[in-house]
Amino acid sequence: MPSGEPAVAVDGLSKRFGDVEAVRGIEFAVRPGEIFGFLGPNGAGKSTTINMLCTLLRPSGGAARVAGYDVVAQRDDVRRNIGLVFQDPTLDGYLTGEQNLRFHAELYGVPRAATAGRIEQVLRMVGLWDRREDRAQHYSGGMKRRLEIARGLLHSPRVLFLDEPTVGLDPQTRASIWEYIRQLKEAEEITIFLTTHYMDEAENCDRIAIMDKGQIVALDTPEALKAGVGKDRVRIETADDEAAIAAIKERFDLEARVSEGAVTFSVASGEAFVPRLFAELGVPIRSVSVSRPSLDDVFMSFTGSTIRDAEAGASDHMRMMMRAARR
Ligand SMILES: Nc1ncnc2c1ncn2[C@@H]1O[C@H](COP(=O)(O)OP(=O)(O)OP(=O)(O)O)[C@@H](O)[C@H]1O
Repeated sequence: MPSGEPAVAVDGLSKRFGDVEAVRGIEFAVRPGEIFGFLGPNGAGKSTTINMLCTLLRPSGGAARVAGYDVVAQRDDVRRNIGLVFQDPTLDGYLTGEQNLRFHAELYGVPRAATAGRIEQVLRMVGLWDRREDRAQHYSGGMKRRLEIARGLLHSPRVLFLDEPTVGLDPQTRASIWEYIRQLKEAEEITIFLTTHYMDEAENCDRIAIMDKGQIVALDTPEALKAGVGKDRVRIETADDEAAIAAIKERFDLEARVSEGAVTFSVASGEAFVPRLFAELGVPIRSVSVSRPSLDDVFMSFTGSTIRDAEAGASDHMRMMMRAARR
């Protein structure tokens, strides 16, 4: 890959399944060494995009280059230079952790002389060296995912694709997977491209593309996206919430509602607004807090949706149930 060329470059990429336009002419570029995240609800088109970039799906239109190679015309070159970690486990449960990696090393033609050393290196990186002789079927969900990440790294790819790397895992395990992803970025010269529908996880990315209904609706650093919302969230505890909501509407023309036991509303420059609130509200205030927008607020401001958040949670649950049923 010539220096200066993006690790991933996408130009007008689209994919249609019959009547469904899963991806609608998206454009973006990922810099070498970046952790780049695709954030969006289920069905937004994230997996379809990743599958096209990994050469597993042929685009209906547009073009994409990964590690400097065209995903249609130079499929084999792309495949040699990428690592993949999918949503659903693809390990062989009867093989040990180490055997799973050895099998993959042969598939990918990792030179024999280098295999043992590289296996040790990646297993140590994900904290599984001591468990290398256990069968993968006896690993916990988090250990399996870590083994899959190790496997994705084995042939020293330039770009590692992770499709929902932490879906179905408990919060503690999710946090530890992220710790490994961050360490990985320090240890290897690699670009990491991942999808997630967890807002808090997207915070870990250097940049995020927010995807909705097959399109990228926003792309920037988490900080810039949050700053772009332009409004802070103000929460007040009052002696009379109903009266406070009515007064906020009447005096300041702002829509407030009770959320988690406090009157909540959004306003530009929240800190500057608070003195006015105390002076003019006319309802006693017991406490006040001002917070900066979260990625939740960003997502809401671009997609107008909270319902699909709930759907995302429900389908998470479905996936876990299906996975449990398959075991
Ligand atoms: N092989 C397929 N055949 C038909 N429709 C498909 C196929 N794959 C995806 N779709 C549709 O394309 C749209 C985008 O799906 P995609 O899986 O890319 O979304 P996503 O954002 O990755 O969501 P998830 O996290 O649930 O996978 C959805 O409407 C989906 O139903």
